[in-house]
Formats: sequence, C-alpha cells, structure tokens
Amino acid sequence: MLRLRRCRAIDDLLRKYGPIVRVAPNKVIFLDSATMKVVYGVSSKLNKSKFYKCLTTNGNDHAMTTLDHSSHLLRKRGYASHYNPANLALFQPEIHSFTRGLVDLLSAAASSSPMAIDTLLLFRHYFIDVNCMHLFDYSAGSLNAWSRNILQGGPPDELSRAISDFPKQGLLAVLVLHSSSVKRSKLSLFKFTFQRLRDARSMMRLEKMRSGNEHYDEDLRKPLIARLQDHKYNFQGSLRMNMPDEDIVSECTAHLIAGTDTTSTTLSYLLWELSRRPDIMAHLQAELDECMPDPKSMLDIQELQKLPYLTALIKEGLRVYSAAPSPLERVAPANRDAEISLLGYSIPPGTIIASQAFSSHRREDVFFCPNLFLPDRWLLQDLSASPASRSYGGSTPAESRTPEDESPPLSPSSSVVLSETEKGSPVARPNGRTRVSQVEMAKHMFPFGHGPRVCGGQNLAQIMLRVVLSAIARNFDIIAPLETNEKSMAMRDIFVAFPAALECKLIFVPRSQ
Ligand code: HEM
Repeated sequence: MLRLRRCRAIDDLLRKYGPIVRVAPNKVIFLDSATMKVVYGVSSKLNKSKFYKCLTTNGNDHAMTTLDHSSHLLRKRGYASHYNPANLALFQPEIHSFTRGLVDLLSAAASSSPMAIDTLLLFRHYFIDVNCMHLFDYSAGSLNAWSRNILQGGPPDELSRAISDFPKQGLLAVLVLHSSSVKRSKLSLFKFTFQRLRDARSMMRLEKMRSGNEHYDEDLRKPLIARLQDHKYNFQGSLRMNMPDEDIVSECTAHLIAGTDTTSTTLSYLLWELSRRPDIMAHLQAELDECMPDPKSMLDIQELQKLPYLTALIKEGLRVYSAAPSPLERVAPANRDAEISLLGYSIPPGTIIASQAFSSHRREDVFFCPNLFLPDRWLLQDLSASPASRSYGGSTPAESRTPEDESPPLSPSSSVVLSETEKGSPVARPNGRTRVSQVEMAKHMFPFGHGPRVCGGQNLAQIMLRVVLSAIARNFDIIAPLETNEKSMAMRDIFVAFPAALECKLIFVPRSQ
C-alpha cells in the first residue's frame, strides 16, 4: 500500500494463489463474476467496511460513506433522479458551452508557442465548472481562473488551489492517517458548498417574493442542492424530516469531488493513449470528421452515444484505466444464520470481502491480451482478425510493465513492449479461444461498481467522457512531450488511481481545418 501499488500487489496474489486470497486476518479478496453478483448485485444488502469513513467530508457522511445498507437507501433516494439521463440532458446547453470554452483555451494555449498543458489540472477546473452548474446552478468561473493562472501567469485563486490540493490531501488522509481527516483538508470546498446552500436559499426566497412561485418549481432540471432541500428522510414509513443542512453539504461536496477527480484522470489517460497511438487517433478522427463537419459544433449526447469507435475507446479506457480500480470492501453479515460462502469457503461473520476492477478487467480468460490497450476488442467478434492485434499495434499500459520504474521510457512512436502472455500468437491462446464475446467481457467490467452502491454519477461520467473526447479529438492532434512517458504515467492507486507524476502534460496542436 505504501508503494501506492496495492491493486497490482493484490492482482499478483490472485494470479499466484487463485481466485480467493486472504490479504489480512479479517479480509479476503476474490475474483469471480458470479460471486461479484452475490456480493454487489441488486439484491445484495451487505454493508460497506469502515474504510469508507476516510472519505467523509466535513466530518459527516454522504451516500458513499454511509456504511449501513438501509441508511444508504435514504440518502440515495435523495440524489438518484438527478442523474437520470432525461434530467442530465437538460444540462446539455451549459455542458456544451463549457466545452467550447475548453477548446478555445486549448487553441489560445497553442496560438503562440506549443505549450505542454497538465490535463489533470485543466480538467479538474473544467469539471468544477460543470459540476457547480448541475449541483448548485452556480457559475464557478474555474476555467477562467485556470486561464488567468496558467496562461497569464497570475496567482491561483482560492478555489483553484483547493481543487489542486484535494486529491493529494485526500490520498494522504487515506494513506497516512487512515481516518476521516479529509474533514480538515477539504475545509475550503466544504465552506464553498455551504455558501452555495445559502445562495440557493436566498435565490428561492427572492423568487418567491417576486412571483409567488418557488424558483425551482419543476420536477426536472433542478440543481442537486435544490433537490436535496426538498428531500425528506422517511423513517419506518412514518416520521418525515427534511434532510439536515450538514447532510446536504456533505452530499454535494462529495459529488463535487467524486465527479471531478475520477473523470479528469480517465480523460487524461485516454488523451495520453491518443497521443502515442496514431492508429487509434486516426480512426477516432475519421469517425468524428464525418459527423462533426464543423469542428466548433457539438454533437447531441444521443448522437455521441451512437458513435461506435468513440464508445469502444471509452469502454477500453474504463477497462484499463479505471479511476477507482481498488477493492470495494463489504462486510459479511455478523449474524451467524446469514453466514455466506464464497467460492466454496464459508466466510466468518464480520469478515471484509472485496473484489477489484483492476483484476476483473485483466482476466486473461476473458480479455484477449488484457494488457493491450485495444478499443477494437469492443467492435470485433474475432480479434485475431484485427490488424492492430496482428501487428501488436496495441500499447502496453504503463502499470503492467515490470519492473516499471527501471524500464526505459517509451517515446510516443516507439514500438510496443509486450508481456510474456502477449508474445504468444493470438490464435494460440492457452484456451484456444479467439472469439471474444462482448457479453462475456461486459460481465467482467466493474469500473463504476455494481448494484445498490454503484457509482451515482456514472451516466454523467459517460456523457462527459464522450463530449470532451469528441470536442478535443475533432479539433486537435495530441503530442506527449518527453516528460510524459511510461514512468510518469505509471498507474498508482489509493482507492482512486492517478499517474505516478501526479500530472499529465500534453501538447495540443490545432488540426488544419
Ligand atoms: C470515470 C468516472 C467515474 C468513476 C470511474 C467512478 C467510480 C465509482 C465507483 C467504483 C463507485 C462505487 C464505490 C463503491 O462501491 O464503494 C462510485 C461511487 C460514487 N460515485 Fe462515481 N465514478 C465516476 C464519476 C462520478 C461522477 C461524475 C459523479 C457525480 C458527479 C460520481 C458520484 C459518485 C457517487 C455519489 C458515488 C456513491 C454512490 C452511492 O454509494 O450511493 N462519480 N464511483
């Protein structure tokens, strides 16, 4: 854990000892899709482990840190409808407008001399704007702050500093203190959210005085903060009380953080892949050029969802670069009568049980050459027919190379380093299978978790990945400077994943038209 490679270490144990391993006196990790259904599936009522308390904000719980199954349901009911596709579609005009702003800033950065931009930092600012819009109906001006700070050399503003600091401070809290110290480190974001709650209240009062109507009187397109103010906790079907302010604040702060860091990391890794894989970039740009003749136009979300290559690319990005690749810990029921068994082993009450996306996404019996970044796997029935796999045109993700840090960095154009498994011919795989079932692969995908505790914002994440990738790839070619390489991008993890260098510097070159 201290080496920030916990997922890799657990994966090594699973490979060595089989699909269930005991990693601590009271903790087992398993790797099996049928068992995953039992532990995480829709009918699972297992509680989360105390680990999640590290992620509390302002010392208070939110949906992700509410351990107990039934208390979690009360919270989830408050926010779930906000992330319905129909509701999210209502925020599309603002999402497009922020994305145009992002493209304009990248063009401005490229206009003088080519400049390497830390996309992790840039995307965090972009997502603060997007998330403040749908969470608070508030214009945070975060992208502008990025521009003033990075392009014009001005001082970073308070919010920018908080945005840059929170991943590192959060990691420190989990790694060193293993406690809810996030309370202290997230103080400014917490204050920021509280101020938004006050804004929302005064706006509602003002509107009421003016027109006699509530400001947000429709069922849809309310910012989350207004939705939560209307949410009633319903205990045992009788006592109803408004959601307390501290719960509204911790819920919104958690969504601000969860929705900013994960998506920024996933996008940064995907852009890095595009920078070193001209074959993938060419394929993507061909698809986008056809449906976005005007590079400044933005495609409707529903149209974006129909693009096969973009969709395949995102699936592969979520497979290889899951932003939350770690064990998702649950607790076996304390009640002896409810004792469960996993893969033939009976599990003592109170044992922590978990599976991790990192390993599920790298199963050799499911994913053809799992260490290759190969969007084609999501398009083809028979991968041995793929030119990319025949010529081994896939790149090996940074974290799969061993020993990572000693390896020479790959330049964007250098040939691919293959693992021992990948050196075998695709046709001569040990189990003799070359046909890859999409259904089978989908069953092993776990980037957003599963069941009642599945990622609350996964619909939004899917939309944002499509909107940003399409806008950037339609308008720019991407080059990785030498400082962005296998070593700097090697995946590290403490619950969330991040590049070893804590940054991802890329150069954006405007395309000719
Ligand atoms: C690529 C982007 C994202 C990834 C990979 C991701 C991953 C995850 C995972 C794996 C969990 C489940 C944790 C568990 O079972 O212990 C989770 C929970 C959650 N995520 Fe995400 N997430 C992403 C984006 C977002 C966004 C955009 C939002 C909201 C704006 C969001 C909000 C949440 C919330 C609220 C939960 C807690 C759900 C609950 O327990 O009710 N996430 N996320």
